[in-house]
Amino acid sequence: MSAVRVHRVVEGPEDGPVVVFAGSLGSDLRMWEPQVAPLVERGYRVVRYDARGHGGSPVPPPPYRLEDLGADFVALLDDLGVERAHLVGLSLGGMTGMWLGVHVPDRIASLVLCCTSAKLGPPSMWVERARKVRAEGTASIAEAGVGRWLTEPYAKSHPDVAEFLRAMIAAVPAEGYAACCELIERMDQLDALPKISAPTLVIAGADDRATSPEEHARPIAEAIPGARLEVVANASHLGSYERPAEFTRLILDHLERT
Ligand SMILES: O=C(O)CC1=CCC(=O)O1
Repeated sequence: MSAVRVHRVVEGPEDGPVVVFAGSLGSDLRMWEPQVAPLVERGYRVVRYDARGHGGSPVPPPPYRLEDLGADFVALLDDLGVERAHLVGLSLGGMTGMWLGVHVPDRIASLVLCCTSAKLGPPSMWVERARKVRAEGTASIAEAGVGRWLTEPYAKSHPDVAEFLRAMIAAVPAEGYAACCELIERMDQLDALPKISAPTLVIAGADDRATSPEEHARPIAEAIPGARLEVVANASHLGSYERPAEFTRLILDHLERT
């Protein structure tokens, strides 16, 4: 495994239980802003970071593998002097969380897997998206990205949020985004999920067309021993941003049970 030093922001009491937030393809750590204050107020130490190839993190040359993203997470914990952390991951962040739950269980206190998938096809879609981003930049796919992240009624009634998220996607380095598309193209974690022993909550957005509850969240919850599934109404792929109160309540409830 070869790790990079990811860009991170750490908030909350030094002695609080550590919760690390791992974001979606095309995001940076600002996607978790709605979750910070409620968790800090409840005494958690909140760590947010940018995945490799995203935000302020390094953009190493491809290929990127899930084990590289996992190694970045472990290096982050090592850097912070943290032995075990709760991981809340959305989409690509959840894929990283599943990999860590299988391969590095000693470092994972619990998992919250939001709007994610263990196998997300078709591969041709990821090949084409990586090609487009390399040829035309991330701005060329930003509008479509926001269309997957937010429900249409929410985007229409919150044009400022839609524009903020469009600019977030457009700011991701093309090579970092494309390399993560190719990682997803190759990913198949379905058979490994029963090895996860961490207490796990799976949260889906009822209106998420990218990783739908029935096709993606339910198989994860059914494969991980003891996992629970919650489906949030009126939420698309970036459900934690669109429905922050509901997602944060579920996350806090899970943390307090474990
Ligand atoms: O942008 C998408 O298509 C949805 C998505 C897949 C992995 C991820 O992090 O976001």
